[in-house]
Amino acid sequence: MAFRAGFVSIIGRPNAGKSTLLNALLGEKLAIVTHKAQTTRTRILGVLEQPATPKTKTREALPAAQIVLVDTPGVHKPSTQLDRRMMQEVHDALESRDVVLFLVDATHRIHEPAPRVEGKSPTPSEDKKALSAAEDAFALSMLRNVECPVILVFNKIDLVKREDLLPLITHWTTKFAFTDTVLISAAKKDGLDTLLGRIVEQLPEANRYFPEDQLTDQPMRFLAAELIREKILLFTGEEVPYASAVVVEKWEEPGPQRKPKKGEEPKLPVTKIAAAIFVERSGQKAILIGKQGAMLKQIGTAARKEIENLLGTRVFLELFVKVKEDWRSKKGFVEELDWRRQLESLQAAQTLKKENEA
Ligand SMILES: Nc1nc2c(ncn2[C@@H]2O[C@H](COP(=O)(O)OP(=O)(O)OP(=O)(O)O)[C@@H](O)[C@H]2O)c(=O)[nH]1
Repeated sequence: MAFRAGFVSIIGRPNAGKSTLLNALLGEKLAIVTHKAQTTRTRILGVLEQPATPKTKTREALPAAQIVLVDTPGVHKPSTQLDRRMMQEVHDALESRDVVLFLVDATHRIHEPAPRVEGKSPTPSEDKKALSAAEDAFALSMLRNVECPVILVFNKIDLVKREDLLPLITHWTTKFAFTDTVLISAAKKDGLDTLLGRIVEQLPEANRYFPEDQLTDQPMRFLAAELIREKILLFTGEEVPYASAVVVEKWEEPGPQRKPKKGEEPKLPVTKIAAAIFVERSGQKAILIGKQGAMLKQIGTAARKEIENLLGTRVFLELFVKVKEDWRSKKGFVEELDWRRQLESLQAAQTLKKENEA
């Protein structure tokens, strides 16, 4: 059977579990995950090699495939430049795809907009329901121009009773002509084989897009920046997580290793990293630093451990907090934060340095 390959974008409302699904399918932590909505800010690409699968009672045999998964920011109505940038990332991820996974949180109740009664203003609960229905409709509207197969995926089924799923499935399948419906729990890794089978069924015959051993297109320094941001999201509250952005400013690979002396334990080499955390106000800076630097230390220690696991080296991590007033509303700054843009600037600086040295 001929090899298959293609790009598969995962889209859905914030907190549906898109990043959890990406990580679960890859068996690697590529995207950061938190309980806070709008954790993911950029497209994250993960390359999955799927072996051929034999015929089963319910499915034909499937060839081996390379599935290029693309995790995206949660679909929400934009109010800042950062939001607009995030939604642009979703639109980009929907362009020339082979398959789209539309992920729905199965714990969300269905809210059809209640009819308005003249002279009576809606209660807060009605308001909330109307907002939720509008957000579902907005997420669906993203599929308007999508021409490839779209698979409806209900996630978090570990949290709901099977009988509660039926009305949910009926509701969503009347809204759009989905190719398939799959029930999963990304957190419990339940239903993933079925999902992978359904994806491969839809993929075209094609050669690999990436070398077999490549996991992502995102260089380590940007994965490290995300791990720092994840700890900020986990350890701080209110506006701080949303008003924070992380930029790695210095990244020094380990130099040549000194040979251990006789009887000395060999030590892992050290990667030196310095990162800036941008916030919008001095009050947020104070919260991030904490009493006698305690908060920044907690963030740094937790992030360092994960970056060490990622790199397989020891890590010396320095964090600085900088205030950039209202950065989320500044188009230029938001664009500079994009890791693809940062990579271009780094490459340009390196080329210039080489030319100057020549
Ligand atoms: N119980 C349960 N929790 C899950 C499951 N999948 C994800 N979660 C949790 O849901 C929350 C959101 O998960 P994420 O993977 O960050 O969701 P996301 O869709 O990427 O979120 P955004 O970045 O806001 O778009 C986290 O607390 C996850 O642990 C699941 O299958 N079962």
